Amino acid sequence: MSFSVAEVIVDVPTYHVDRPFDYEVPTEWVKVIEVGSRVKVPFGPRNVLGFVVGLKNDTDVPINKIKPISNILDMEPVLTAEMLSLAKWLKNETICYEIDALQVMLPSALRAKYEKVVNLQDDQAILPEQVQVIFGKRRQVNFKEFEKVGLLPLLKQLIEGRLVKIENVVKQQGNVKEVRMVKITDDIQILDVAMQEATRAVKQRSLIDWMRGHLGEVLKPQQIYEETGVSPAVLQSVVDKGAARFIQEEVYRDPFTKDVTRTHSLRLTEEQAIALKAIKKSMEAPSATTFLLQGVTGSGKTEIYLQAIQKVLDEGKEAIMLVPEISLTPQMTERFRSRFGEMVAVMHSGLSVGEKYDEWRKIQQGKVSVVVGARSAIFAPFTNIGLIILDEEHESTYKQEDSPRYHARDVAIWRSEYYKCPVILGSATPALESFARAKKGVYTLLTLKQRAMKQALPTVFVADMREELQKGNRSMFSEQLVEGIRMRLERKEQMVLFLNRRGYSSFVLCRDCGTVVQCPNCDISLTYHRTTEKLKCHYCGYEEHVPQICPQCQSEHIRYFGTGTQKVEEEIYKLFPEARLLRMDVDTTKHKGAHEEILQAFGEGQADILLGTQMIAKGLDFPNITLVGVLSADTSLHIPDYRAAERTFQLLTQVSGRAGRHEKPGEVIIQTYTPEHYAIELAKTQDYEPFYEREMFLRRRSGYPPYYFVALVQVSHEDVMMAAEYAGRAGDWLRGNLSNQVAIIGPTAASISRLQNRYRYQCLIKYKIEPNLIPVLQRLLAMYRAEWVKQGILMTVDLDPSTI
Ligand SMILES: Nc1ncnc2c1ncn2[C@@H]1O[C@H](COP(=O)(O)OP(=O)(O)OP(=O)(O)O)[C@@H](O)[C@H]1O
Ligand SMILES: [Zn+2]
Ligand SMILES: [Zn+2]
Repeated sequence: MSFSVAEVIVDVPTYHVDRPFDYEVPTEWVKVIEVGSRVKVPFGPRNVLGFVVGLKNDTDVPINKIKPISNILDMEPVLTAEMLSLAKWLKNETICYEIDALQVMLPSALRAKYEKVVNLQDDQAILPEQVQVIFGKRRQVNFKEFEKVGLLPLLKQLIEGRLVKIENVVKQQGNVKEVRMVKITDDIQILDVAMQEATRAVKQRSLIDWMRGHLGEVLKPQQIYEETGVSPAVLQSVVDKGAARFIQEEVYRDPFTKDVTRTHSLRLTEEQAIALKAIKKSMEAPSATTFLLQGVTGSGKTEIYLQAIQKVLDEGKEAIMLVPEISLTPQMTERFRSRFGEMVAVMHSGLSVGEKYDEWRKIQQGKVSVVVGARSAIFAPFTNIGLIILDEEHESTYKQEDSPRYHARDVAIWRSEYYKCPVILGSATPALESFARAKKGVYTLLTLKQRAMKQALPTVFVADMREELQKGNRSMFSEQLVEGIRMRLERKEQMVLFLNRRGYSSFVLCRDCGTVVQCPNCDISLTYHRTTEKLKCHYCGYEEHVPQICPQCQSEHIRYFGTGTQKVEEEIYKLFPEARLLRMDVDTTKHKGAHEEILQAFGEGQADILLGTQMIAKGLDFPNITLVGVLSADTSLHIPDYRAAERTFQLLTQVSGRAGRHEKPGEVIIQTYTPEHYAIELAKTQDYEPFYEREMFLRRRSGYPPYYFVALVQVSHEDVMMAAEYAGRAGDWLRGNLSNQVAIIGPTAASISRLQNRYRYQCLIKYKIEPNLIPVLQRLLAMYRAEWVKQGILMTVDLDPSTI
């Protein structure tokens, strides 16, 4: 069956109408075009990228209005039928443009990139000589060529004179890398003939002789030179005689930096076995069950994942394994690679565009059956999925903060329903929502109460830093922690010191008037960078030199404040000059592979102390760690967010779980100024359920998730009055159109009230059941896209905001 009309979703995500457009399929492509392929189509005055989402033979567009597709970018579709319907679901579920949903599923190499070109309009026109030189015999040149030689003013004149025209063309991306290989004949008689032809050429004869032992093999030329000692010229002569031939073979850029040793399934503990049995049963059914695997730190959740995946592979199916910010846990990838070897692809932000594209292609071409990756790997183009796993399912990085604002958990469950396969959500500290769903029976709860080798959970001490201060201890370490470190250094055991901070934020403060130096564009304090002696804004990139005097009161008593990891490092060396410390933060992990290097060095015992931020809280499994010190438990408690306590509890439990995972018992020291806070008290016993009960009680009382759903509408503008005004309009409109069961709070200023020079206001929608919500929000967005954008307003809608 061939079709003459294609329905195309175009890459124009500002257009107020979000629907496919009809295009004519030129006759020569009728047999080539497929649903799921990328095409180039004219849209208004330019060519844009589009996705074919349907093919048909008729259209409502008048015959003289319908435009033809300009080009087909893929001979084989890049999106499957499953992906296309997933995109439709995402569009509705997260209220995004369909094009955004389609693009997010592809590696960036396949997303639209545009290039500006200059087209000659009139062949006969007489052009200035410099311009003639640039064009030569061509009719189209890259805009950059004019830019490079500084001819933009001249170009402008040419455009005004209509001699040339500037256009945007879609750049085809995603280069496949190929190498030249040698394929040796598999016919011994051909070798015999070649041998006879080469009677007097000793080197050729020895090469042909060697080839007898490698019939039919495909080898790198380099390997042949090395093994036989012949030169490229000799190989060429042998190739000329027909004994072998050169071929181009597609290669994948290898993102792995080192080799691994093979591991095998461990004998499961009783608890592990019960959990695995339930999962296997659901695979056999098959059913789309979502399991919540709640297991204390070190209980062997990963071993369950590995063995469940093994079963998937045995059945010829595929598995997706998500981990948060995977580049930060190289230990994790290694565990999968050492079990499944070449069957594993990895996908994370640390890879280059080319590497990501190669990993994606390995999946698409069926070269691998397991993908271990961060959030976006949930869109891995497998077609026979048998299992999807989210490790550390409570992590906020599973939620994307840009359009499409999806949560990987929801996409996982959607795909599992499509393939009738189970999902495992694993965590020591599940998200409150997930545990509530498990209690209600929406998810199936599996519990591991004990560590895999029956080790005790570490003992936790809470050090009250207010008491320390009263005792006259002004340093950043409590007496207990100093003692703990001293002891470990003596015993040659290892330690993790955890600074509860994103990155290494230290700020500059005036001790006379209390001014903290702020970003001029954002409502946020600037971060001090010691190496460059500069202050930087982590939101907009603004930077300035550290001021010598206070910009407010001209006092000279202005200096950086706050405990960065660098500062901790210095203090440690003052106390323990003999200590060997490795620091892991944004600063020390800039170059590729730095995480691996640091962790490997630590694993090999090259240091006593691993000091770091959030990056070291998860996934580490080193036998010699017996002490974990949390330097500042409170920092994450005081973030204005209803999830602050939950996040703090999760973080403290995770990081504590790094201690005493093998033979040696572990100890944790948590330093805090608020030891009476329940998140800290309950982290001490590392018992999830009491925390869950307590937090649920508070959420119910204040009307937050999981008792209520929340949605956030955010409006920004450069002018504060405009931002407030339109946020008010949005609020009024919502009040007028949603039922009175819904609470609409605001407009209020957002918690970061100004970002990149735009003022931000928001309305919070709280509801239990509101069938009308999505259509109403869609109408609000349509209004915004058609009218408000013209006033410079930006509006976003998030149906599952991770911070409010
Ligand atoms: N059945 C088993 N027998 C022996 N050792 C095991 C078994 N299962 C797991 N282990 C070991 O116990 C340690 C902890 O297991 P694992 O890392 O899988 O736990 P986890 O629950 O994923 O931990 P976390 O959530 O703290 O990262 C690992 O060193 C692992 O090799
Ligand atoms: Zn001052
Ligand atoms: Zn800024």
